[in-house]
Amino acid sequence: MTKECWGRVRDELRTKIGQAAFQNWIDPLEFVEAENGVVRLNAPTSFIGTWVQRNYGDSIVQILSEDGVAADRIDFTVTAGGAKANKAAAGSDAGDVPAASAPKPAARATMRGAQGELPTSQLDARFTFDNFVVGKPNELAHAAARRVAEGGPVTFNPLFLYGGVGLGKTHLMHAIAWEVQARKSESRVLYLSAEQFMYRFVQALRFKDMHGFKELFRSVDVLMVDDVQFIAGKDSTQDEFFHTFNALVDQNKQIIISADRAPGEIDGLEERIRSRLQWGLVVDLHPTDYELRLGILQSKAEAQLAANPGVTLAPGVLEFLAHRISSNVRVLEGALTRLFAFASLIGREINLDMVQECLADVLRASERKVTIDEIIRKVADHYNLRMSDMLSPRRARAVARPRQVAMFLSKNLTSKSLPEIGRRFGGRDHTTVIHAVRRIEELRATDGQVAEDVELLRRMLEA
Ligand SMILES: Nc1ncnc2c1ncn2[C@@H]1O[C@H](COP(=O)(O)OP(=O)(O)OP(=O)(O)O)[C@@H](O)[C@H]1O
Repeated sequence: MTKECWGRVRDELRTKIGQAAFQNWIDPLEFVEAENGVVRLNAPTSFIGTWVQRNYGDSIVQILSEDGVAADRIDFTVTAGGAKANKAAAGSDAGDVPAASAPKPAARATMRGAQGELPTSQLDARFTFDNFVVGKPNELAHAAARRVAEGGPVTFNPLFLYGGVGLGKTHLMHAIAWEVQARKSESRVLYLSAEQFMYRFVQALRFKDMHGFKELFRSVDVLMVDDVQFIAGKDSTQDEFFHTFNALVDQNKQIIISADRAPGEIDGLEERIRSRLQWGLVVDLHPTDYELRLGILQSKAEAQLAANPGVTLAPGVLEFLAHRISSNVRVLEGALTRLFAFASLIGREINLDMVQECLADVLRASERKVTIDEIIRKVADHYNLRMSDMLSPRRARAVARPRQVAMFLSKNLTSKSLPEIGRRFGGRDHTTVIHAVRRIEELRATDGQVAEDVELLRRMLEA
């Protein structure tokens, strides 16, 4: 293997893992040599080496083997004085953000208040409470965020917000920061991603500035750490996070944490951290429902219409989008932005035809793929049955009817054939499935309870 070969690995990894992760982890590495199946790379810190090994080791080996290089393992040497490390250190004072070749903070970090020290990219100006649309799925999270932002005695610490991708966690955190600043400008509010927390910690170790690090993090009034699941499995960072957390709680300072799942579900998180995170108030942002999506679209469309006076929007478009794109709000926003850009370029009204033409890929991707297993599980839960009942030969009405409902939903919500559906329900014949589908169709017209059950289950499965 040669340096050129490492260059190709870098190029492939950049495409595969994205620019931000590439800059953080791969760019600081240097190729040293490859001998007898061992590829040796130099990393500026052992932490970075270990991290790359754990997270990208397999990808590196795979890319090399596709390139015809048999690599059994990757070894990391740590030479703080390596070319890249020197360049980085020369470009910065200890504790500062190093020059371009070293890892960069991937996301937003903002320190506001009297002695801001951190790299200050701004909070997103659009992420305010005014711009946050409240609906059933997020009303508790919103209320809790408001309460924290209003200041006053710290009643729940930490506030732990969790939910799936693009449901508004970051938006709410920024909104809190804006509001705290507006109410009390001298408050020191620090918002950063967990990845940045780790990055700063690694930098502090590297430049032997743990004192500065601790002082900085212990001097804030409000600390917000976004995407905390990132530190799962990163033992030293967790340890430092734990100490920071305790120090701030002891001083009665507010902490706000976000993650993509509940504390108890984050694998690789130490037990003591998990339990600390559950001390305060844990609230989740539920997946959006139709009404919330429509509300968000209306609010964003108003802003777009104001910014694009030449563009008009036909009735029914927002409703169609709210119905069809249920993945996350970011995708919804992206779709709207694309439509407005398209309409203003070609000077046409945004109508349903244009939506189909312009968003074909988004609409295809958001077609929800429900599986038969999911259907069986949901239906069993709904009727308080076990999964095994659904698949069993039992013909008692209490079991047979829910089974028919599940077969009906399988026929309507999946593309599976009748024989396949029959097989998945304990090896039944396709004629049984046809009978079940017909029976439920009839009952939906005559039995209000069945109609309601089917509709509720369909909505849950499609949500
Ligand atoms: N209720 C809402 N009202 C208005 N905009 C919203 C709402 N929820 C989400 N958004 C918008 O959706 C986009 C994604 O939200 P955000 O970045 O806060 O998601 P997230 O939950 O932090 O996602 P991730 O897990 O990817 O970090 C943002 O532009 C945000 O403004």
